Amino acid sequence: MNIAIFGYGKMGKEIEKILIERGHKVVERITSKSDKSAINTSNIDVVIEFSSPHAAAANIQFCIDHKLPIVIGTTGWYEQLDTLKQNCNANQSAMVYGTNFSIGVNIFFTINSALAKIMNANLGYTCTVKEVHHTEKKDAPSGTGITIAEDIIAEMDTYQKWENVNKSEISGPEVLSLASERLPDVPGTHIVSYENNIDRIDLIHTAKNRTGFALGSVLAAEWIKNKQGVFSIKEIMPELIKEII
Ligand SMILES: NC(=O)C1=CN([C@@H]2O[C@H](COP(=O)(O)OP(=O)(O)OC[C@H]3O[C@@H](n4cnc5c(N)ncnc54)[C@H](OP(=O)(O)O)[C@@H]3O)[C@@H](O)[C@H]2O)C=CC1
Ligand SMILES: O=C(O)C1=N[C@H](C(=O)O)C[C@H](O)C1
Repeated sequence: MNIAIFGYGKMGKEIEKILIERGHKVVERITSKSDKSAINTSNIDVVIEFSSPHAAAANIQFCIDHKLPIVIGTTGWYEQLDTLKQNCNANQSAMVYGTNFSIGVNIFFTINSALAKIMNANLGYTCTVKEVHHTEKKDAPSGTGITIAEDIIAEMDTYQKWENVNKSEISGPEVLSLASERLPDVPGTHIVSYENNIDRIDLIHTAKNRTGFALGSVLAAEWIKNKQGVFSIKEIMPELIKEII
């Protein structure tokens, strides 16, 4: 396939390596300095978008307008998701979006929801979520941290919303604490903890590098070619996993 990479930074370069390994061709490498009006859209099968929270929505709309299927890994733009979903469907275009494309994290999402369901039985545990990332990350909390928190809230009656503890103290027992830490060179670590007076259970995912995120996005690009509609990585992951086993 001919792939355009929108956002040629840490992730864009990692994605390029996987694309080449899997026999694809990179036909565009777009950064903040690129002129999108100069792109030859007829030469592109799929766009993979890992840019910046402030840039993603305009890039997604550009792809919708040109009917270019797009895989969106960028985080921090989700307040515009509903509008862009509507625009995508109205123009009969295609998109896959997700806060985390790694297979390991998507397994973690499943376990997180299952554990939260068990913990909903009022066992006296307090839940907290923490994410740790590299110091260049622009958004906090991480998109993955938000997905984890929302999935816990969906299962547990105790929690009604999450709050980023770095910005304010937790305001009540109905609030799930979501902490963020920034340390040099950390690709992405997510920790869910349940604690009471007797013990503590930790569920931890540690990314050792960015390969998992990149591979998942390339598998999604292969999947979305010639499709139409709006898909989340969570819903298509079971199909993607079949492609690599
Ligand atoms: N869903 C997932 O699995 C994952 C998501 N991410 C997310 O992906 C995003 C990118 O991460 P990362 O690669 O580490 O970030 P980097 O800062 O390393 O790279 C960002 C790239 O985007 C470019 N960019 C900025 N503005 C635009 C624009 N308007 N159009 C196109 N490109 C633009 C930058 O260009 P320039 O250098 O000129 O500024 C740079 O090349 C983040 O939101 C991150 O959270 C990261 C890992 C996994
Ligand atoms: O910015 C990153 O690096 C990452 N961003 C994503 C997020 O915000 O969850 C995914 C991954 O953890 C790396």
